[in-house]
Amino acid sequence: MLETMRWEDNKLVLLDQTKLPLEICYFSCQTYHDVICAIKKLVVRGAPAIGAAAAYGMALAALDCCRDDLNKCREELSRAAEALAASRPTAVNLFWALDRIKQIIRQEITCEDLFERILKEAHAIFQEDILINKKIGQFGAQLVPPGATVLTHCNAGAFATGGYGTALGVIRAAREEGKKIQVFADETRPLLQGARLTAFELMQEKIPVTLITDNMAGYVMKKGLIDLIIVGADRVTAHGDVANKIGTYSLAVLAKEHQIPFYVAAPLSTFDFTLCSGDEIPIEERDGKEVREVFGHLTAPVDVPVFNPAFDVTPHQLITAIITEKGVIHRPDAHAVREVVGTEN
Ligand SMILES: CSC[C@H]1O[C@H](OP(=O)(O)O)[C@H](O)[C@@H]1O
Repeated sequence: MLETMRWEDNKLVLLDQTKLPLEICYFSCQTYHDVICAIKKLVVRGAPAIGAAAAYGMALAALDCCRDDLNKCREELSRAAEALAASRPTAVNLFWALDRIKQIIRQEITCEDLFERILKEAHAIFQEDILINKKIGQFGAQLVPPGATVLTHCNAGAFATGGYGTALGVIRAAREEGKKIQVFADETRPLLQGARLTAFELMQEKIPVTLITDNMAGYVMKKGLIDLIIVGADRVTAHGDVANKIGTYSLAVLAKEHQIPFYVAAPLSTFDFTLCSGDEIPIEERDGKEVREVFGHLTAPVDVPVFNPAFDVTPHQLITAIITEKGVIHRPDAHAVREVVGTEN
């Protein structure tokens, strides 16, 4: 599997996900400004991957500013953290990762050591994520019957994380247990993460995948082709409401109508215990060009008004279970979340 990112020669090298699946190329970040640009353009995307990239962005900022005056360095790092935090509003992993780096900066430390300590923490965030995804996979695989057909949305796979994936990690783990699983993948308009990334990722590993357009999801459920749905998350509240790629809520409503289990796979780093209701989650609205065009090809009137929310919120009442690295939160609500994951992340 292609690496989502790697630290090389004091640069952050990102797999350029805007070019997949047609081109495999890399975007080299030499400054934290480069990382901000990469996050905004979805060169790197997916809640855990965004968090890891931002942590490495702070390492680049420290490399650039940590000379001698610790206070000056801390001021510059504070500006870098603020700018990185403003790159995308919904995925809470971005802020969780930056908070971990800020804890390093607050410690009694010399300017010389700051860069090394921040880089070490960024590596830890990246490598921990892969291990966490494998734990999520192990818990989630128990919910996947042999021979099941799983519908997924967007890309919550290796490309969205440090590796292995959350929703796709459950599928990988089930197959590693010998279960014959096949996947239906929503293309996921407007940026087609399902068509471009999930289909590509699964075919690379010869995991049977069928691509459908988003508006086919109800039809395949009604035809009885789908046994369960597994999606990722960008933010989970203390009550278990989930923000995820736009179209996820529609799938949850359809799943309820067709009595199909609806699962969310998410690490604790995607939980935001400061929020109870999903209505409080900031939903990113992106440029209308993403809807008017398909990768530069105009498919609508150039001046047609567009509404382009990148995420929606699925209330916990529509979620069968949330799969985490600490266990499965069945019938999620405030109590069930506390029982399994506590109230801190
Ligand atoms: C494992 S998090 C993946 C999550 O992130 C995606 O959004 P985007 O591609 O805009 O970063 C989508 O919501 C996925 O479920």
